[in-house]
Amino acid sequence: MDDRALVRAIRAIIGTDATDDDCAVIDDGENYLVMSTDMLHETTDFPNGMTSWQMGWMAAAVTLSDVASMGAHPIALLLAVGVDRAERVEEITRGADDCCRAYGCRLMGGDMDAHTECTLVSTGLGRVSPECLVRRRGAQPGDVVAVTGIPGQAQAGLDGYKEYWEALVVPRPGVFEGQALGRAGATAMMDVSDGLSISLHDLAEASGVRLDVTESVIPRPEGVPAEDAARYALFGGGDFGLLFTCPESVFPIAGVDATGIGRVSAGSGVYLDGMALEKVGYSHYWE
Ligand SMILES: Nc1ncnc2c1ncn2[C@@H]1O[C@H](COP(=O)(O)OP(=O)(O)OP(=O)(O)O)[C@@H](O)[C@H]1O
Ligand SMILES: Cc1ncc(C[n+]2csc(CCOP(=O)(O)O)c2C)c(N)n1
Ligand SMILES: [Mg+2]
Ligand SMILES: [Mg+2]
Ligand SMILES: [Mg+2]
Repeated sequence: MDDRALVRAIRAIIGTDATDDDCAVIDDGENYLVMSTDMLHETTDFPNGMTSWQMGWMAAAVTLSDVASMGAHPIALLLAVGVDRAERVEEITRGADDCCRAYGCRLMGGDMDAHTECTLVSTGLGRVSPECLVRRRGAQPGDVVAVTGIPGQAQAGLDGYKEYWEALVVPRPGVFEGQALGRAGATAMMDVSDGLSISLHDLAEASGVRLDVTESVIPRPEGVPAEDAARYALFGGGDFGLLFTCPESVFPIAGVDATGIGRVSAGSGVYLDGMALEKVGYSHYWE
């Protein structure tokens, strides 16, 4: 079983509204509050050779990315640390704090425990005005499909391309881009943390639309053999660009470095140059 199947089971218990987006959305009257929590641990999320500071940074970054993907600005982050060696805690905390400060957020508490495998759980809170909130479900036929940044860099780093190691271990969440996209009228948005292909499928399903994407225009890591670069860009995880849709009339959006890669239409499914695109990405599995 993979994590998408488990989310379906959870959805049956707590509802679609609570499980459709990168964050939970809470109506607070004047604004919306958004919340996300993410667990990262050594076996599946922290590649060999990462420093404690980088683990802390990455834990904060994945959660800030979820907040960003709602068009929200991050307010506060909590970090729970399950750690094998007590002396790691300070560097982990510095990494998370540096990441928060870089994006206008504050690390404001957490929890800790002894654990055989370094495990970090970051929980973030953000705020957004109702007109700027963007969910995964709003894509409209005729909209442009676009992505920020260059998907595939983290997977290239994981596969040994040294020039992309930094992109893998110090990921940059699209906090400022997400807010600009929310203000500019993006209709649907999510981050591509699990890979572009699987994210296109998640967004198409949440919005109840068909997405058609053109392979040749998808940005991809340079300096990598062509076949690998295309595969990394479509199926690699660990990048924190934003996948979004918006009306053609507002694209491109000032201050946001994004590439138009396709179109929304009525229907269902994701098509790459007219062929059904595999829903493959970074997933967790159980026997
Ligand atoms: N154990 C759980 N209980 C309740 N809801 C969950 C649980 N695990 C995941 N979800 C919800 O399911 C949806 C998908 O979760 P997932 O972790 O894949 O999203 P994500 O946080 O955007 O991805 P990533 O962790 O790569 O950033 C989210 O809305 C999330 O809140
Ligand atoms: C071994 C290894 N594989 C992939 C990555 C990239 N990565 C880091 S966080 C994340 C997504 C969020 O995780 P989750 O979906 O568990 O919430 C991914 C895909 C990595 N750092 N190390
Ligand atoms: Mg996400
Ligand atoms: Mg997340
Ligand atoms: Mg998650």
